[in-house]
Amino acid sequence: MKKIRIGMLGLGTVGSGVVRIVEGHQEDLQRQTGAELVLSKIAVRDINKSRKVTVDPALLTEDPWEVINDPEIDVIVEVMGGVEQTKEYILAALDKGKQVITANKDLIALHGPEILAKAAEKRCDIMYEASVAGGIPILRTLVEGFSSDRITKIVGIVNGTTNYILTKMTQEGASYEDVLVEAQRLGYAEQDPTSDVEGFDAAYKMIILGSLGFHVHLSLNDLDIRGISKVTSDDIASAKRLGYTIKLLGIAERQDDLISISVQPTMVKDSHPLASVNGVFNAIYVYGQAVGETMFYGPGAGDMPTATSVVADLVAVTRNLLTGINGSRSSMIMNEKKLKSDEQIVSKYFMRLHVADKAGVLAKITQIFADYDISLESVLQLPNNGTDEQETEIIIITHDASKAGLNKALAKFEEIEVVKAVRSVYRVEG
Ligand SMILES: NC(=O)C1=CN([C@@H]2O[C@H](COP(=O)(O)OP(=O)(O)OC[C@H]3O[C@@H](n4cnc5c(N)ncnc54)[C@H](OP(=O)(O)O)[C@@H]3O)[C@@H](O)[C@H]2O)C=CC1
Ligand SMILES: N[C@@H](CC=O)C(=O)O
Ligand code: NA
Repeated sequence: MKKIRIGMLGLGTVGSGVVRIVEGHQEDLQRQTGAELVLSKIAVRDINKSRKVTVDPALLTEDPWEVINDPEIDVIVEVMGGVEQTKEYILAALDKGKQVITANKDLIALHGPEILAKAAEKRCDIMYEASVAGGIPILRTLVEGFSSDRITKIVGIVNGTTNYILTKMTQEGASYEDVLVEAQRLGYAEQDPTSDVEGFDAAYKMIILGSLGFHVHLSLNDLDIRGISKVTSDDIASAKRLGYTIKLLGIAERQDDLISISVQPTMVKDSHPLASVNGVFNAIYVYGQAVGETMFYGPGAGDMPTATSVVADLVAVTRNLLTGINGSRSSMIMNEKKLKSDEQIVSKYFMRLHVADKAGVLAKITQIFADYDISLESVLQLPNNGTDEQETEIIIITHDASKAGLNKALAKFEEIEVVKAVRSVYRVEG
C-alpha cells in the first residue's frame, strides 16, 4: 500500500487531536484513501515539553525547516499558528511541490491570494477547512455544495471563545474575565486571546467565508470589526428584557454585486435559531438565491472537532495525490470587489441612552431620528432606579436605518445637553 508521509508544524491543542485521529482511525482512513498515512516529522517549539499525546521522540524537531526540506514528506499540516514566518514556511513547502493543510485563519485571511496563487502555480493543494468554525465542514459546503447557487448572505457565530463567554455571562451571570480564563484552559482561545475578544478571529473567518461565498478577495480593511470586550451585564439584561440575546455575529451580504461585511456584537431575536447557539458551538446561516435559508451547526473550537476537519482535508489531499489531480481547486476566477457605502448599509439598531428625566426630552430625541430619516420600532423608558432622580435611561429599537444616518444621529446626541451618554448601540438581527 502506498505511504503518504505527513510533516506537521505544531503539536499543541489541534496537532495533538490530529495525531489521535490519524492513529486511532488509521484503518478507516486507509480504507477510504487506499494509502497508509504516516506521521514522519513534527516541529514544535520545545521538544522536552510534556504532551497530551505520546509520539516517538525521534519524530520531533525544533526546526520547522527540517520538516519543510524533508524530500520524503508529501503533505505539510500546519497547526502552529503565526503569520509572517509561517507564511514563509508554507510558500517554501508549496515551492517544493508539497501539499499544504492549515488551520490558520489569520494566515489565509491576510495572505490568502498570495498563497493560493503559489499553490495554483505549483499545482498543489492548499486546504484550510479547520480554519473556519472548527468542526463544521462549511468551506467544502460553500465551494462544492453551493456551487450551483448564488449566495447572498452569510451570517455566522464563528468564534467559539466569545460565544462561550457570552453564553456564560447570559445564563449564569458569570464575569467576563473568569470565563475567558476557562476558555483558555479548554484550548478554545488563540495564543493571544485579544484576537478572539476584539473580533479579529471572527473577522478572519468572515473574510474566508465571504471570499469563498462571493468569489471576491476580501481583506481586513473591508470590515467593520467590534468585539465583545465592551458588552456589559446591563446590555445583556436589557436584551433579555426585550426578548433578544447578544451574539458576536459576522455578517456578509451581497446585493446587486455590492458587498458589506462586518463583525459586531448583535441583538438576535430569541426566536431566531442563532439565538440558541450556545457555548463553544458555532453556526453559519447561508442564504442562497435558489436554496433559500440553510444553517450549519457544530463545535467551533477545541482539539478533536478541529482535528476532524484537518484530517478530512488530509483524506482529500491523499485521494488527489493517488489520482494526480492536486491543485485543481487552487485557482478560481474572482469577481471584482465592490463594497457598499455607509448610506447603503441598512439594519435595525438597538440603543441605550442615558438622558435627563424631564419633559420634552423624548420629543427632542425622536426629532433627531426623524431628521435623519430613521423611524422607531419601540421606545422604552426605564423606571428611574432612584440613584439620580434627574436622569433616566431609555431603550430604543429603530426600524431599518442606514449606517450613515445612524452615525449622524449619534453625533447629534453628543451635542445636545439632554442626552448625557450613549451607553450602547447594537445592530439587530432577526
Ligand atoms: N484551538 C482551537 O480550537 C483551534 C485552533 N485553530 C488554529 O490552529 C492553530 C494551532 O492552534 P492550537 O493548536 O490551539 O495552538 P497551540 O498553542 O496549542 O499549539 C501550537 C503548537 O505549535 C508549536 N509552535 C508554535 N510556534 C512554533 C515555532 N515557531 N516553531 C515550532 N513549533 C512552534 C507549539 O510548540 P510547543 O508545543 O513546543 O509549544 C505547539 O505545539 C492556530 O492557527 C489556531 O488559530 C483553528 C481552529 C480551532
Ligand atoms: N479561538 C478560536 C478557535 C477556533 O478557530 C475560537 O474560539 O473560535
Ligand atoms: Na470548518
